[in-house]
Amino acid sequence: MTTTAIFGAGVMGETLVSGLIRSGRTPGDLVVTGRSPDKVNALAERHGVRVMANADAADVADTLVLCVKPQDMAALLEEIHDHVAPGDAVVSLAAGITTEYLESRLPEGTSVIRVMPNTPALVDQGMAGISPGRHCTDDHLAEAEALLSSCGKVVRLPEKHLDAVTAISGSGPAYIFYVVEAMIEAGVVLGLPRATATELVVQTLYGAATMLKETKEHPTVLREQVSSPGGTTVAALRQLDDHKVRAAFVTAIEAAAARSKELASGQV
Ligand SMILES: NC(=O)C1=CN([C@@H]2O[C@H](COP(=O)(O)OP(=O)(O)OC[C@H]3O[C@@H](n4cnc5c(N)ncnc54)[C@H](OP(=O)(O)O)[C@@H]3O)[C@@H](O)[C@H]2O)C=CC1
Ligand SMILES: O=C(O)[C@@H]1CCC=N1
Repeated sequence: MTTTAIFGAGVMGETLVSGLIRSGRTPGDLVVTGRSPDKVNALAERHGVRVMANADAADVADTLVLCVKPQDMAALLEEIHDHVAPGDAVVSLAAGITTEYLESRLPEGTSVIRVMPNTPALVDQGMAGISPGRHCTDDHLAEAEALLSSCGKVVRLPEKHLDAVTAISGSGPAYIFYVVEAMIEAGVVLGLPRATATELVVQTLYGAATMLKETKEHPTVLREQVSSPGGTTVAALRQLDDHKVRAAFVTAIEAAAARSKELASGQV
């Protein structure tokens, strides 16, 4: 069995470790590294995986998964550069960091894969986009796909689309949680106990998401089924249109994609 090293014991690092273990990977084949010893040791204890320094982890692993913030990527690549062997696959989860950026900071010919996952991977409902670098082999791409499939869906697509993937599904859960927060707040304004408002909103979200997935109907059709002529829903939707909520979503998602593009240039 190959050894996989996860560099960065944060939200995505732990999400991936837990997903790999749930999907049957032996904890002993997984290595984690971190900057804050307390954090990485706690993660390792929770999942029964090994902790190593970055250079040692790069030495033992054949699949190196980089889960640090884009702003920390250059320093990490410098640290592992001399420990990446021919035949290793380097998988980056960092927003904005291009395969070109990775290839230019790793030994010539290194097989790299850029991935954009999202946090629902924590409950095996992740959505990830993946793109191969110039030297990536079919086997390495399939391996990266399998890695991410352990906790959700994966789509392969050209790298030119990864900033859009970042803006839609990478950041997407935050937009949904934001809407959920607003709906709960509205329930409280209308006099519902907060716990009841939360239960109503969460189940409504889950039900609507399940309908979208299972019926495969267009969202417009599903929305129209809820919207009785002269009824309550159209009264609410008219307010959303008046407040340009749809346009705000498009502008917001464009801003996320633009920010993703900036991150590779090292702009903090
Ligand atoms: N969170 C999300 O929803 C998503 C995040 N991503 C991407 O995943 C990456 C990680 O994000 P996230 O997990 O949220 O971030 P976190 O800050 O939670 O985790 C990053 C971890 O990396 C550690 N770290 C920093 N530098 C090093 C280093 N040189 N060696 C080892 N560890 C280091 C940090 O240590 P310390 O604790 O000391 O800071 C931190 O624990 C980012 O690039 C982000 O763009 C992609 C999709 C979704
Ligand atoms: O906000 C971010 O930069 C990261 C990338 C996608 C989700 N979180």
